[in-house]
Amino acid sequence: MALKLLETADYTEMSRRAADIIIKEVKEKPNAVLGLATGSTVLGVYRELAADHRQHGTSYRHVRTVNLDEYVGLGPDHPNSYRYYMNHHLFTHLDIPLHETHVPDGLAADLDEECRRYERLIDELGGIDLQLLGIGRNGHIGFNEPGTPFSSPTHVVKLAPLTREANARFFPSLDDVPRYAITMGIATILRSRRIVLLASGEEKAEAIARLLEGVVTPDLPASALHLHPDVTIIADCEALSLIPKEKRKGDAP
Ligand SMILES: N[C@@H]1[C@@H](O)[C@H](O)[C@@H](COP(=O)(O)O)O[C@@H]1O
Repeated sequence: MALKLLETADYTEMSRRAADIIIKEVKEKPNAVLGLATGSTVLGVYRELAADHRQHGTSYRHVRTVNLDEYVGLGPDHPNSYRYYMNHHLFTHLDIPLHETHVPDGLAADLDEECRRYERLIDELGGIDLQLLGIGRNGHIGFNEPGTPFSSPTHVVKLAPLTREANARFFPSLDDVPRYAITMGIATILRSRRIVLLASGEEKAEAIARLLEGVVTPDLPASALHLHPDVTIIADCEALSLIPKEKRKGDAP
């Protein structure tokens, strides 16, 4: 049940290791269902996937993708929407048909129905083969904030002040950061067959240290990953800076 921990020298190596895992998955299963994340951490992975596609021709023609989350109120043309981010940073650089890429619809008139539709969609696709995750400074995964029950399906969430502040750097001002989002729930994430969580930089060190302590609690949403049989954490030195060196190799508790 242990989480597998892979320490990398820096952000670049972290991104390459994660991209290698995804590329291998797509080669072994050309119609794989990839669960994707947004944020700064995963940008390097997407650059690596785009470069590999250009240079080596790895094909995504039969791949399907589902994204973790989307801001409520932002549509595909809004430069801060996660749909826009995914098109811009990844999908337009691959040969994946856009209609096989899925992001929750932040403009849906009935948000609860949109959440149910998203759950059905993931089931109809046959479930997620490989889910990529970042981690919030408060330990959130997707937009599952502290206190979210581990049994939660895709749902609408009110964003924590810390999350809005952390993401404000992408917006003109803090006031422009949406207050709500749709996110896959923790139960949705845990149904993925395999999970890869990335962490880079000192601002993630505390969340990673708490995660590796091994206490499973809704106060730290990422700790739900201890309940999953196949999780790899790829973290750079800075993100592991609060973990004693001798504990950094191999399996986490
Ligand atoms: N909803 C996203 C998460 O999916 C992401 O993993 C996390 C970390 O973001 P970053 O990689 O920019 O630090 O925060 C955001 O709020």
